[in-house]
Amino acid sequence: MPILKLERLTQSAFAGFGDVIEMNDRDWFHINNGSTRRYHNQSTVQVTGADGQAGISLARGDAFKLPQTVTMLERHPLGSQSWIPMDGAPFLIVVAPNGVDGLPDEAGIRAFYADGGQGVNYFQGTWHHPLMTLGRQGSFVVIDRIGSVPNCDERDLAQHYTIDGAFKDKAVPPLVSM
Ligand SMILES: NC(=O)N[C@@H](O)C(=O)O
Ligand code: NI
Repeated sequence: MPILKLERLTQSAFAGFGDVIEMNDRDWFHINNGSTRRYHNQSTVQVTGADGQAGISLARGDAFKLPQTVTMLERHPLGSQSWIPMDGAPFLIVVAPNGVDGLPDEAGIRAFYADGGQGVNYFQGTWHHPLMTLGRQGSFVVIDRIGSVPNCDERDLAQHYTIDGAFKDKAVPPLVSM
């Protein structure tokens, strides 16, 4: 089973799949008479289709441990989906580009480590793995399309992949199995 080496989550590395939502090293400006820093407009909520609207939900993810096996991906064809940790929980992200057949292009499958101070907004239609909170339970704000029509395509992958905590960048120490 091929190993999916992790990448650190950065806006540039994640480009094309979505936006990274974080405060670290991001621009901000003061609001509320200087008592608050606003990290403004880091991503946009995408909602398409007749009856959809943007909704704000909360989610509590169970703890996943390493090594983790990835066998499927999903996408939301009618809107974006944000996962923003409320309590600093790290989580694993797996994404893949669309293939010519509209299925996940497994040649481009990638795995990222969100460090607990980072959230993501998956762009509309981005193939991604459902939430995998790492090593502990985690609480998240979820912002996505709320509507009556189905908005989640799931696909089994042609092969299975293992995430064992190793990073592509050998200078980054591997995540230990939590
Ligand atoms: N369905 C749902 O709310 N969660 C998934 O879409 C996910 O990305 O975890
Ligand atoms: Ni999703």
